[in-house]
Amino acid sequence: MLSNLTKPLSRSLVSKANANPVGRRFKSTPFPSDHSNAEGTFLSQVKEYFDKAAGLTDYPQGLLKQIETCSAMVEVSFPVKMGDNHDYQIFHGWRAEHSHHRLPTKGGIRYSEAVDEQEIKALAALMTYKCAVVDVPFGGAKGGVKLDPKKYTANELEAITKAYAQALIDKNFISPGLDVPAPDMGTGPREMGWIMQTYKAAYPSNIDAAACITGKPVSHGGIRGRTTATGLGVFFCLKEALRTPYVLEKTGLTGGIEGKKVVVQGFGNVGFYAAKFCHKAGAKVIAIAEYNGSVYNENGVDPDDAFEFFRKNKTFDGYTKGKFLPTSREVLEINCDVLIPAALEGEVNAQNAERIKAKIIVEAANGPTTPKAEAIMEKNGVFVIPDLLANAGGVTVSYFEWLKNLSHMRFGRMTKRYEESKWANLVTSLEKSSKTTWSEEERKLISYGAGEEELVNSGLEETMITSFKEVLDTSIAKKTNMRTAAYVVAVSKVANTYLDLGL
Ligand SMILES: NC(=O)C1=CN([C@@H]2O[C@H](COP(=O)(O)OP(=O)(O)OC[C@H]3O[C@@H](n4cnc5c(N)ncnc54)[C@H](O)[C@@H]3O)[C@@H](O)[C@H]2O)C=CC1
Ligand SMILES: O=C(O)CCC(=O)C(=O)O
Repeated sequence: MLSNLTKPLSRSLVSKANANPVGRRFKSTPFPSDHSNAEGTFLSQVKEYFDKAAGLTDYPQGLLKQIETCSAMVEVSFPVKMGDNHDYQIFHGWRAEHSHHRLPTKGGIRYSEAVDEQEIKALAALMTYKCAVVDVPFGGAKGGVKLDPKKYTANELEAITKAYAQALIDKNFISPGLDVPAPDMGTGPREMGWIMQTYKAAYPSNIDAAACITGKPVSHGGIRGRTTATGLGVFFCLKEALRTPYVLEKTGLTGGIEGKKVVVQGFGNVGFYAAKFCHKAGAKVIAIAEYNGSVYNENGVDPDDAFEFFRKNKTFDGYTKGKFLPTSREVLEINCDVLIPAALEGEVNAQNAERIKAKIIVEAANGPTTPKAEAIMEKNGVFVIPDLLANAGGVTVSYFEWLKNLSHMRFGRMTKRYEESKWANLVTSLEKSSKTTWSEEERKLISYGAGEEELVNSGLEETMITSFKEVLDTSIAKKTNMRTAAYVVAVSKVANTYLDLGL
């Protein structure tokens, strides 16, 4: 399947592509991203961002070094029986625990052919900073297995996932109090369920075993709202930006999401929900890019409809509600108000940054912008809401899930009916005293008691708004961009934790 993507485009695709909104001839997008290495590794880029922010603080060098250094890393190789002849295939995986300043450490598990040690370390470091920015009391971690999940059956993936989980259990790199994984690219609730099952089998008497992982199916202790959380958090950040006079002045945009032209790259868990919430709020999602081509419609596409088509066909080719473009990365350059990269790191880089026309970039992916690209776009007035803030909704709701698992009760169970009857009584009193009758709809609206999903989404919105404001205030106070400000916020919080406790 992948080899098709690296073949030269057929003539018909090239000629169709010439009439494209970017105005250049499309090329196929290599997979995985090839740009981050041309501008240093992803890990070196995260270090560059960290160093810039650290330079704006007064913490001692040794302390800053401790914050930056990855605390623990495990590399595992494990055999799994594959295929009809039951031969073994050896898989390679990693788990990095970047910072133990708070426990457990937290971060997703990625399945991708591009996974390697430096990528996992970079992603783990981002998790430390991200958790600090949104006041989630965890250290940062990340795991990954080098494989393309598209090449394996569900049964094979189950065997691989359980073997990887067992390898992490053997090394003490997964447990409710030490290290709690979650989904990332290429994994989702299904994989999290398999991992929980493996952990429970290893520790059958651990009453808190379900808290060893988040992003699980709701039927097995997961929380309502985790699947949508990262995309919804991206949306909350954008919404906040678009009602902040400082941002509007900087970007020249009018307030509110309605009517804004949005381009999304990566139509998986995060990209799909980010697009869906923007569309629901009245934005026009004018382009959606996947690794094997994109869909473009100046009047906007309906993300639900496009997702259904993509899920069935594994491509946008043939989707009639927009123009098919046989590329991905060039779509980032389309004229739009808001760009949401939700795929890989390094997609906005020194080679394309000058051509980015979006006024706001909301980094749903981890590390989509290289430092060189950031410098170019800053000069061009692009307002970037950085990954460690913009995509922190996922880990925020993971935190809620972990708390739910430790309390062994769903949020709202004790309060929902109590609240409903209290408000219903109030409405009845108001009706009596005002001698009016409220409609059933009005009654419901007032007296509805919040259930788990409403509480989760409310906690998520509060977190994203508060964190956005804190980062923006820091950015203004330090006269720096939002990314450096977010790193300053993170570094300060981690540093203060160390200083309070002693190293
Ligand atoms: N799942 C989560 O809760 C969180 C994910 N993230 C980040 O968001 C990004 C996306 O993650 P998920 O949506 O969970 O992964 P996913 O696996 O659900 O979806 C990723 C999508 O991107 C597509 N893709 C891959 N390469 C591409 C390319 N070159 N161009 C366009 N599309 C491409 C894939 O085909 C897939 O549909 C990653 O950077 C991840 O680290 C960040 C925070 C939390
Ligand atoms: O939900 C989590 O614990 C981590 C999500 C994640 O991997 C990320 O934010 O990059």
